[in-house]
Amino acid sequence: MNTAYLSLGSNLGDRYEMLRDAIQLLRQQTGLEVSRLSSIYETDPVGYTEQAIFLNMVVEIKSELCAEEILFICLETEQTLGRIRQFRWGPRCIDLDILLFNDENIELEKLTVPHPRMHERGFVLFPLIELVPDGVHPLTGVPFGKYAEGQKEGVHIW
Ligand SMILES: Nc1nc2nc(S)n(CCO)c2c(=O)[nH]1
Repeated sequence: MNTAYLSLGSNLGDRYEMLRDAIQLLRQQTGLEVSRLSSIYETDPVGYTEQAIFLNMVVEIKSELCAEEILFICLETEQTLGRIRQFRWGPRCIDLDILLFNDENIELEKLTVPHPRMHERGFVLFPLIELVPDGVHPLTGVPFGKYAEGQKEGVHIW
């Protein structure tokens, strides 16, 4: 059985409804169990900052599917909920990113796991730490809590 952690985010439309609907669609997938949910966080945009405030969370997935099959489900879920990719860092109604897949290092054209920017993102680290308080980065061995130090600004429980 594989364990994966997905980061969910939304800053367009009814953000809460988008997160709720994405989780509902994930739960309808055969071969995949949404086993735990973090709290929802309201977070200041990072990267491209001229956009609306996000709602973010992390979900734990248990599945026999491989990482690429889970990626396909994430992309299909975004499409079902109407995501239109206007520009790379732009606003989005829903975003699902694979953060971790077991402790594996995956480097494919369309998929890099662990997510390459997860250690720089408070909006990922704080919800992830809720689910795996003692978790460490599979490649660096650094605890996620250590990466989270100094990244609390702009990240608030919603
Ligand atoms: N707070 C916050 N900032 C973000 N910047 C980008 S791009 N994104 C999209 C995720 O890659 C986010 C996000 O989900 N939350």
